[in-house]
Amino acid sequence: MNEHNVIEIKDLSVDFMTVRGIVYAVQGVDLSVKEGEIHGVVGESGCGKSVSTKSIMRLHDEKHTRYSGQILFKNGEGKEVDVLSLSEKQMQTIQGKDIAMIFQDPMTSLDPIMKAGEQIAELVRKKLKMKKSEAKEYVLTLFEKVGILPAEQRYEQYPFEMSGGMLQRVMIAMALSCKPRLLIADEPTTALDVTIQAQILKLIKELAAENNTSVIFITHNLGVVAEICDSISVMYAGRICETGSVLDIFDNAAHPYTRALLNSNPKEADTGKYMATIPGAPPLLYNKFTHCPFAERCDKCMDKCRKEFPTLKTIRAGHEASCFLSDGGEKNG
Ligand SMILES: Nc1ncnc2c1ncn2[C@@H]1O[C@H](COP(=O)(O)OP(=O)(O)OP(=O)(O)O)[C@@H](O)[C@H]1O
Ligand code: NI
Repeated sequence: MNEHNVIEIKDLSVDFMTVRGIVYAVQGVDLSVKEGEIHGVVGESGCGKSVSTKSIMRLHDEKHTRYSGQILFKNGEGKEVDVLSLSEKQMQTIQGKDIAMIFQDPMTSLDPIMKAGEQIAELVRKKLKMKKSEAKEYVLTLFEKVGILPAEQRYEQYPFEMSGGMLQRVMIAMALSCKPRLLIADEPTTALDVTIQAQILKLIKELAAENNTSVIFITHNLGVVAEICDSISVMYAGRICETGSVLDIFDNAAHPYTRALLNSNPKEADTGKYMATIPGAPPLLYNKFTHCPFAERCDKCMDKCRKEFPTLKTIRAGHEASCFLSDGGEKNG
């Protein structure tokens, strides 16, 4: 594992056994994130953004899920582990402490019948072994830091007594309470209005920088990506089709899918609108692809694209794309 990386996902595949057959939701994803970096994951609905990132926390029902590949993670002690080979118990020590996650709907993480402040206090008592009074003090400080004010009064509130933006702050406070090495944020601001969205994004960025926490930020909104991310992976049909710095992607996109996304996405940083204007739809994932999965929708499609699978190729250091059009660069890995 590269010494600067917090996580290295290698050739990850995730299959779901369903009544309709096997869904190959993730089909060989490679993704690494450096310490302190904010990495955006974009792509249309159903491309595998959530399935691949939830796998990092092993959140899928393992009775019906088959993983392959590796998810190497540098834990709090700086020790390298493969998340996929950890026992359930070992996994629990990482979840919420070394790796935390925030979702679009705060109620996925919060208990509706417990005071918000107490939920975080309970978490830090368990994970950071704090005493009761110490935990409350700590949560109040956190509340002040993330703008849950007045902290003392908010501490006593139940989730239903708070607004959406406030709940999102509670979730951020909870996720960052144990100073995780990695924060996974899956569309955390889509449900909020634009002004609040901007505040929450700024908050995530500041707190991540302060704790040197790496972030994987999943979104439909390229405006958001440009605003807060350092680097980006574009997903299509269960794979990453292009990855690079924000500049690589916004100014030198190599994959026709990335270019289509950029063209389809409204320029205003507001939106929350879905990238639905590329003609056609992403394929269902009942098969593994043996040719380019984007071929059917691609305006640059060649004969080869319908017959062979394009692997990710390096275009220049840190910028890779899986398209025969950008062949000629050196082969990656
Ligand atoms: N538990 C499951 N069982 C079967 N198929 C699933 C399951 N979860 C997700 N899928 C399928 O896996 C594919 C990838 O889904 P995923 O949720 O990762 O998409 P996404 O990129 O996060 O989309 P969105 O932007 O809508 O959140 C989809 O085809 C989805 O239907
Ligand atoms: Ni998703």
